[in-house]
Amino acid sequence: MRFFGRKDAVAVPAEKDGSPIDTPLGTTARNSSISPAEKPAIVQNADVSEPPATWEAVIMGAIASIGGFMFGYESGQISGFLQMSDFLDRFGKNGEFSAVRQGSIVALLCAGTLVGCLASGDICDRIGRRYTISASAFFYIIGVIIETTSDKEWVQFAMGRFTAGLGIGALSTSVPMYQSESVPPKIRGAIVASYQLLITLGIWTAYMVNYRTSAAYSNSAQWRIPNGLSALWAIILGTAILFMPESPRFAYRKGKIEEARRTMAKLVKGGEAHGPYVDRQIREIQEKQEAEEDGGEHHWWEIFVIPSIRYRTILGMVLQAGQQLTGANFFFYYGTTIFLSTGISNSYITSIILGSVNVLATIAGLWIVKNCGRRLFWPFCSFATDPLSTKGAGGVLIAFTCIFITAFATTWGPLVWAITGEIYPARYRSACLAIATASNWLFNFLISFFTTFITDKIDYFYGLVFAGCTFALFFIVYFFVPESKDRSMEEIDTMFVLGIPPRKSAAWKIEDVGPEGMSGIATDKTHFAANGRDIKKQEGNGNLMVHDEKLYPENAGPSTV
Ligand SMILES: OC[C@H]1O[C@](O)(CO)[C@@H](O)[C@@H]1O
Repeated sequence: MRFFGRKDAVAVPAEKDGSPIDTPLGTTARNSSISPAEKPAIVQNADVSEPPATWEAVIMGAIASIGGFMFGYESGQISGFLQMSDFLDRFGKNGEFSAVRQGSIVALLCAGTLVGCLASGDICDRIGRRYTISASAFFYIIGVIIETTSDKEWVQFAMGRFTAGLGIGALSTSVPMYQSESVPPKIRGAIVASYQLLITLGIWTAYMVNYRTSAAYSNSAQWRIPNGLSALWAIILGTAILFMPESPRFAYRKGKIEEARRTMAKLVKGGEAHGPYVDRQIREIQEKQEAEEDGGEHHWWEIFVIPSIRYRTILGMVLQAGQQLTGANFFFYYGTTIFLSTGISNSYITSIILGSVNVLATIAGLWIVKNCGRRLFWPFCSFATDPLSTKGAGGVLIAFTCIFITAFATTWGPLVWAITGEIYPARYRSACLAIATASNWLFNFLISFFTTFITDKIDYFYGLVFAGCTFALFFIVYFFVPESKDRSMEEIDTMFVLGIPPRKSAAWKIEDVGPEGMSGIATDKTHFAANGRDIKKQEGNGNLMVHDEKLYPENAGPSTV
């Protein structure tokens, strides 16, 4: 695989057949779902700096983030349930859980999410981001009902977790997608990262509710109250999101240009649906879409074939898996149990402390995403000492765990969502995001299922596995993740297509592309125009050139950008 190779140059196919439709930039459009009459008149090269975002943009992002709260709440509650007397009596064997039973109850949520997020990519493209979010939230309630009504059968409870997981998984793809496609670039990183903040708040809230109900009740209300509350968050999200506008990028792709313009205008201060800022955004989206459509029919599996997309698909999968391989969930799922075993008397309180550190550090993480970018701080935090290898008194373990969680929550927690939300081009975004998110859930599942088996055998040395992974992740981030802070999604795509080396990416400017802007620099045309897998690329006169004899036989000579 070629990572950011300069050789995968920009391709500009020459005209083939039919008379091209003139667009404001002189780009050509074929097969467009948007008729020529609908094509927007666009101001060229206007000086358009990005205005500040409005409250509407923040509210839109925040409401979608409730999906993160549901994710955190559902995953955070299980740690406490495993210690509750009524839960143990009902679902354990002689008041205890075997490794298989405990692992299954914890991990079946992740198995469901894995399926849910893979299925949701296609649904997002069919019914839209907003309706997918709403439908997933309501579907999740079915899982909650199965869980809460479980009486003595642990399998029923575990199947409820699986069903709830389908909804949570679908949300974990559709929410970051909706956010990153909608909010203006300046706050995009922080808004998508706020999905992670809400995950941490969800975990924290679950700990607090568990703490109260475990002390207040001795019957099934101990776990049924926190469990049943999950449905409330789903109702709030499923309903509120319907009052939000659809992602403008999705609306544009469906030919609803005026709707896309109106939404974009609402999201920045002083924005006008036909003003220069929105014009520029629409121009970028339009150029990319036209270039994509020039490529003809495309299939989802191309995400593993087209070099610049394959790079991003693998990068997203590795980063999402890496987030889990830091080992954070060992504490969030088994925290209560671990601290009990070190002699700490009230392990619920310890979990609440860790949950609070997680929330506060994630707030700092949002600031870092917004102000320091994606590359500056992140790799170094991979080196934070892994606490699991610290066998010792409870206090020492807590201290190291807090350092670890701070490092995780300021970097790996929020940044992975921000990056995967913004690196994919429109055509492949839902497929790539679904697969990247599935990789998070796959490793989440593996870690949560096998943890008890592994710690039963190697005890605290388990931490060394995570420490080794985070060491490797440092190099992956440093060498393969480009800086995408404050760039539009279309600009980021161009950066990948051009193969800007990640270490130089922070200094790269879109103006370097030349007077034609992004025209012609699109993933589809470049690497994989309609089965043109054997597309030829050449360089000459300092320009990137290409000719594809298969696609454009009448044009034997290379064209230049
Ligand atoms: O904050 C910790 C939580 O964040 C996640 O890694 C998701 O980004 C979860 O898997 C974990 O429970």
